[in-house]
Amino acid sequence: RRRAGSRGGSSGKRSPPGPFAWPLVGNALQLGRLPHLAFGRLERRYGAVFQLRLGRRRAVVLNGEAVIRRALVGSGARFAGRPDFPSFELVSGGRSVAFGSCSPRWRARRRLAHAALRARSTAAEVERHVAAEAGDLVRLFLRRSRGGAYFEPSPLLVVANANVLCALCFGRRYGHADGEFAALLGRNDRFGQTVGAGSVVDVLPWLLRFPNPVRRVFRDFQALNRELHGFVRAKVAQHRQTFDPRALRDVSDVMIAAVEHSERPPEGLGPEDVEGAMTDIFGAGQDTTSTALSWVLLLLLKHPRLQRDLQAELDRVVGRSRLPMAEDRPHLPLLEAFIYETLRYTSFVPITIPHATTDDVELEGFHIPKGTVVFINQWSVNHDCGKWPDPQRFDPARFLDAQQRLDRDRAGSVMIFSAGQRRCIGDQLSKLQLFLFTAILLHQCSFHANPAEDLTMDCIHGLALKPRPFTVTVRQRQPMLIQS
Ligand code: HEM
Repeated sequence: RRRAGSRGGSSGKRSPPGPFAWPLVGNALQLGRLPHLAFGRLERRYGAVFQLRLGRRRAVVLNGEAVIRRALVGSGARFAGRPDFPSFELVSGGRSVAFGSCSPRWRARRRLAHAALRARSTAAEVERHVAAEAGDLVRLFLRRSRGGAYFEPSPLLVVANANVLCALCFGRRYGHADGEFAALLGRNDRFGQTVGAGSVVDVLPWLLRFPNPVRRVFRDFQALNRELHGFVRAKVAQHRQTFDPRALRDVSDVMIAAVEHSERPPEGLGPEDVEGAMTDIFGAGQDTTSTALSWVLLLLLKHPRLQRDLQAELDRVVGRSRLPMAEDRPHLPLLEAFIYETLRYTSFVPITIPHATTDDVELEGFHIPKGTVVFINQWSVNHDCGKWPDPQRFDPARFLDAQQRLDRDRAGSVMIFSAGQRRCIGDQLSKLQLFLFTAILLHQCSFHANPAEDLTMDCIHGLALKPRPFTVTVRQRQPMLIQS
């Protein structure tokens, strides 16, 4: 039954409409494993702005590009807070950029992280590291495909991508056979399950008082955050010991220099903020981009003709005597369109990290009090049929204009990195990484699906949606430029 926007108590201000909320749990158990789809159904019923109750907390869900941009870009910092959830405190030693609430210190930490990342992720540097990792991947892929065998590519993509981040952040990489590194990265899935919109532990904290599956996931979350932060702290400590202000080696050194060796350090920041921001960059950066790469591979398997078209474009523009480079990007519109369509179609971060209002605010005529949890439904932007004809169809050509050039406006209106003051700081880096990995892998290899498997778009849920495990066999393209 529809409940219209109600007048809130004595204030007479209009609250957003929303479904009936059950005592104790509110709507927390109604969102299911894929809350963006539940939000889509509720949007059709209640409109672009509606409210829920999660336990005792009030939450508002924002849908559609216009409303989301008005809130995140047009309302200053009022939608840029984070809820004071117990799990958020555990991330990056409590000094997280991504999970920290909006304060002058958080702002300084974000600026520090953004500037250090930009300084050390130039096209040349990213290209060097991706080329090395992609070379290793090609060799591994071909080895595992001997005799036409099928293997699971996603775990290898995770390590390759984490190594790019490790090289940029700490100046080193790990072998694919390094069990400890693989184990550290393998725990990523559980991170996303705790902080994603469908997670109930933060809104039903009494679930932590007795043994149950939610408590187990939460305790795992505690352990994995401690472990990741410990890994990064050890790396930063080594950097401090060998620090030379005249030769900054990587993102760690740039941050140490700015905070610990500067005459005018950013206000309020100390060594723990360097460790917190580094943990965030490493944590956020290695999980997301590798997920995107897994989707890229899955979609190449589902669309073999498109795979051949992409290879033909690469052969025409790059030729067969060298590997693709960052500067080829503007000349490969089909490849760019394919990547944007992958981001749009999968919308694999369908809802951002939860936001919170930092003040009372009016939006679309509704009153939203300070401290309200706000969910930003990016999926709704990317699957809006008013904006994308037939949004459930995978079609890279929607990003090409009549001259087969990339339509930059359309590409820019895919929403996967959020917007406004909380927009992802790794957007440029991850798009460049995605481009280079995809270009090099497709230039050197072709990818073939396992006929015994059904290639489904079903996913593992969490903050990021990941493809279910799938296998592939890889064949080399001639002439091979990567030595085996
Ligand atoms: C395809 C890859 C990626 C996607 C789809 C992605 C997406 C996102 C999203 C949706 C958010 C939340 C924004 C919000 O709450 O409104 C976010 C935040 C963030 N991302 Fe990314 N990200 C990616 C790669 C990266 C990389 C490579 C890095 C760093 C190297 C990074 C660092 C961060 C940080 C530090 C934040 C927190 C920003 C804040 O709260 O102020 N991300 N990202």
